[in-house]
Amino acid sequence: MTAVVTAHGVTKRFGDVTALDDVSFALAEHTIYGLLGRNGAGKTTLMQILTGQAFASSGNVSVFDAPPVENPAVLSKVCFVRESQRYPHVYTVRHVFRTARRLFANWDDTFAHGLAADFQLPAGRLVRRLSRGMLSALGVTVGLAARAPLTFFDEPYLGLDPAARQLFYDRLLADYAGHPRTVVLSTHLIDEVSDLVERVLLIDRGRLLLDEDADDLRGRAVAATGRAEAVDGFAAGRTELHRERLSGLVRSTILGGLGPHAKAHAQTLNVELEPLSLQQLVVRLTVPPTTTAAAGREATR
Ligand SMILES: Nc1ncnc2c1ncn2[C@@H]1O[C@H](COP(=O)(O)OP(=O)(O)OP(=O)(O)O)[C@@H](O)[C@H]1O
Repeated sequence: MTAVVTAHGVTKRFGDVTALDDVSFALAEHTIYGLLGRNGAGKTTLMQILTGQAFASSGNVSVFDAPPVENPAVLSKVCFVRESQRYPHVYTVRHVFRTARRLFANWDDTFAHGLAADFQLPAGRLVRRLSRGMLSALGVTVGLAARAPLTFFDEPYLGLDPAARQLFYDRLLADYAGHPRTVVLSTHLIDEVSDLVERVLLIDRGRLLLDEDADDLRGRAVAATGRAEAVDGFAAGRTELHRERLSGLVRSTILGGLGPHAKAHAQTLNVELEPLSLQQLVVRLTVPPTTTAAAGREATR
């Protein structure tokens, strides 16, 4: 794998808050990543460090083989799109595109204007007069048309309606096919991006919980539904993440694949198995156990 980013033991403290705790990973070229985690997990902090906007308290970060902070050669290859992006007071959409053209070597003006038309973004309108959704559309348009070798999207599509988000996902995939690059999508809309992302980084309370191929994660856990004793029998010796009661039945979330042995075991016990979606898996892995399996087991006794 050719790494465009490497992070070793990255820790970031804000006073007594540890936003990132000894995080190590690499980002490969030509890959779309999902950067996932609950509110306050440390995703934005990580992206700020990788884009040279903040220093790590300890550890090392290398982006295109160099430290990113105040490094124009590195930063010219990086685009960071975030919802809180500020623009000069007098800027119109067209001004933003002109500035982006100077900043990004691979900027494609025709693509940018095509996206603006798709998103119904008026090129002559002042940015400060755009609606929230239009501002999001402007962010993703810049992020796509910049074609930066390393592009971070920090939930800039939150203001977009579902149709516009789908347009963003479609345009991203189509453009990525012709112009591969490394894309990091930070999002809470996991089901929406689960077919888009190739690899998942999951951060939980500052620690890197998962760094895995999305395909491997899709079969990582199952929901087992049946009578309480049958589910108990199936769950015995397996790692249970969550349990809930469903109209007389019990549904348990269990780590482990849907291998032939598990399927046969479930069938004998009359327990129904379904694979967990990426979003369900992330929720189950990042909700504290006291509120999931243990409490669920108590509740179903
Ligand atoms: N400048 C700062 N000063 C103090 N604490 C901060 C600062 N920036 C971030 N934090 C804290 O660091 C932690 C991680 O925040 P961060 O914004 O990285 O989370 P996030 O995963 O992006 O969350 P969200 O999904 O809600 O956007 C939080 O506890 C946050 O309050």
